[in-house]
Amino acid sequence: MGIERVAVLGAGSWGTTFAKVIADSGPEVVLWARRQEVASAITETRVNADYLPGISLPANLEATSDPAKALDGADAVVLAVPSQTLRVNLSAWKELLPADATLVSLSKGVELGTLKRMSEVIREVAGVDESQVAVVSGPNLAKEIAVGQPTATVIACTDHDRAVDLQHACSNSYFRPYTNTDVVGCELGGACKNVIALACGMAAGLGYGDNTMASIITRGLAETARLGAALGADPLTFAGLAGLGDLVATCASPLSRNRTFGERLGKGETLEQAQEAAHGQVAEGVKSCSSIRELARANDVDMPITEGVHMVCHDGLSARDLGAALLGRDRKHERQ
Ligand SMILES: NC(=O)C1=CN([C@@H]2O[C@H](COP(=O)(O)OP(=O)(O)OC[C@H]3O[C@@H](n4cnc5c(N)ncnc54)[C@H](O)[C@@H]3O)[C@@H](O)[C@H]2O)C=CC1
Ligand SMILES: O=C(CO)COP(=O)(O)O
Repeated sequence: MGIERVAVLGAGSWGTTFAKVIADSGPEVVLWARRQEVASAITETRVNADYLPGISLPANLEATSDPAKALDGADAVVLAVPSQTLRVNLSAWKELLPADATLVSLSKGVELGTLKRMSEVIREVAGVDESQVAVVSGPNLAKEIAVGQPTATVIACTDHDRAVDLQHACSNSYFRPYTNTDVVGCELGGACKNVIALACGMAAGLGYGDNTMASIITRGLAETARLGAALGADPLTFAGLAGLGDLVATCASPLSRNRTFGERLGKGETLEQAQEAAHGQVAEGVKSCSSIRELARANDVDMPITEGVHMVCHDGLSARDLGAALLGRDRKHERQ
């Protein structure tokens, strides 16, 4: 049967861009925006000026602020809201979800308090089996994809056939999704890289160069993989697009909100100043550094960069002192 109609819930940078990716791949798309004026502006001008200025959205993409209208008859429901808001948003949409629709998470984070991954939140709130939930994660900076620059990504779902259906629905000349059944690994890769990108940003803000970046990226991958091993992920996932791929893109790119946020902290700005400069756009790592830290501690996993980022973001440590603290730890074997 395949996927012919898709609801995308969340009209921020990535929600709008991913809606365009699907529409450019063939299916009809209805994009839900929280604010009615954003939906109306998209309908009238074909542009989401707040999040993707200058990008013309295709004709088979319509916008609405009515979730019932967006979800009516959808074969797949794409959730594109900040991770810490997913539970509340999805609870409000629960009764409107079409029975067998694939529920797709775009959010990269771990929920504060419950320490759940986004697919776990979706399963719990929607009351569906894990086979109905998919995750899209990879090196996917929205602004590059919106202008048609080529990239690849991973669609993870324990039900391979469902992943393949979704793969068909979002494959086009600039977007190449691969399937994977390792949902745990793909989600952890996406959540943890935001925290490591904050650390890279801090290093950049302090004026450090490529050796420092490469060291943080590589040791960041090592601690992410340690957490993954403890939680049952396939280690090879971290060498793939949702692991190394996304980590490198986010840590290196000035387009990344997390890296940019870290850079501001590295230059001595306060959390509040960096938040203000983000203009309401989410830098997921600022909150996920706390939940990932708790998840690591609960599983007896050592994540020194994540611990340090948490201290800078929430405990008043300076970025410079974080560098000194990381370098001053006990010496150890690379594989530990
Ligand atoms: N922007 C990017 O390049 C990418 C983002 N992601 C992930 O996708 C998720 C969404 O990111 P973006 O679309 O970039 O975020 P954004 O900050 O650009 O937009 C968030 C959207 O969620 C809506 N929203 C609904 N309820 C909300 C609430 N209670 N509080 C705040 N906003 C609410 C906002 O109105 C807005 O449309 C995040 O988890 C992010 O990590 C993943 C890949 C790429
Ligand atoms: O997830 C992303 C790229 O894959 C986007 O990263 P930021 O949220 O840091 O902008």
